[in-house]
Amino acid sequence: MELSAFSALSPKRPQFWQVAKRCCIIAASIDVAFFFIFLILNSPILAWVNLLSIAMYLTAYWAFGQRKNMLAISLIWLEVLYHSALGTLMIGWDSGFHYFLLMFVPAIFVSMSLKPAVLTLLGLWVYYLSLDLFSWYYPAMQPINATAVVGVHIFNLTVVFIMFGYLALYYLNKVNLTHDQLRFYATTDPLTKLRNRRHMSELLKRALQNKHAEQRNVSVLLLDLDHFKSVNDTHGHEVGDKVLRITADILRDTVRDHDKVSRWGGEEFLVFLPRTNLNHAAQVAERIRKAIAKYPWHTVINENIQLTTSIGVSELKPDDSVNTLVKRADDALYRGKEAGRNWVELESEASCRKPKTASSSPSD
Ligand SMILES: Nc1nc2c(ncn2[C@@H]2O[C@H](COP(=O)(O)OP(=O)(O)OP(=O)(O)O)[C@@H](O)[C@H]2O)c(=O)[nH]1
Repeated sequence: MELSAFSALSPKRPQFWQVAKRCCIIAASIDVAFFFIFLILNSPILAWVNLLSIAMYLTAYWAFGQRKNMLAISLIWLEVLYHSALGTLMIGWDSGFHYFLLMFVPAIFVSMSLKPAVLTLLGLWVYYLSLDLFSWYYPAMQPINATAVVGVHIFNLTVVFIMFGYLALYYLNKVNLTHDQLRFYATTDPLTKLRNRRHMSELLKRALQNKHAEQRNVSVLLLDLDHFKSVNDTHGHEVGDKVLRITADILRDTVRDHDKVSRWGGEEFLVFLPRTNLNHAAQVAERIRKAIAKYPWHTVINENIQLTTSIGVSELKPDDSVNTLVKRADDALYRGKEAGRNWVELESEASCRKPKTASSSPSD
């Protein structure tokens, strides 16, 4: 029954196959140990059977290397099924050989889709129970002395514990990795690799809840590239995307490590500056404005043009929400655009920073 379920083995989950491949080497090494143990215990059938097991594991290892996963996994199943049965029937239930069957329980669900996995689990349960019941009614066929049984039992139990620990660690790593990947996709803008708007909103919300502690003097900058539409229209979307990526790099390089940069929308970026008052935030904004104006955009756009940005700046006030804080930066940005672009505008209308004039150089 177990073997029929292999057709449902998932072709994905390559890490699972890597772990299974590694398990082949571990299992083959254990069987080498068993070979000598049973020779010493004067149980030749069980000793020589291990040579077959070693051959099966090495073949399975080779098959994994050849991407013949079906063959490899069939060999592993076959080995564990016959070895656990043989060990149990020859020297009894107390030998603990049946514990190896339990290792399939989590592996079944990792390697198969749900329905075949449930059926396989049922088959495994029937097999396990049959061995158990058989041992109740029939004596061991080739018993070894009681001390040796205890030794074999402890050895088997220890190996199964180690293998379970190893597999549990693998499953844990896999869950953590998947969690990290999901988190990355949920919080990151795919184009610029900056935080996305949702993530930045959450960061701001948390900072605002914490504003009475060390998060006083929180400021934000809202940036919008000037006339970005014309870049897209004239040079194409790909060039536009490249401009956005470079802008993201400039922002990352211009702010401090603990400042947080996000892509807020199309060509809009929001920078969150903790422990920064309005005046210092204006200085950061000015640094960014200059860095963007100075960038050699002709190397990207193949034309002697300079891109600029307008920036609105606001500082957290008591009773502010994320919306009101960003809204004031947005209003300031709008006034900056109205004032002629390439401009830093503070939330207080009087505080214009850098008007663009016809004669101003890009570095101004
Ligand atoms: N290449 C590219 N363009 C984008 C992306 N998101 C938004 N845009 C474009 O950004 C442009 C924004 O244009 P507008 O809102 O008119 O603003 P603008 O041309 O920058 O003008 P001002 O902001 O007034 O200076 C539009 O053409 C959008 O298609 C993106 O991910 N990639």
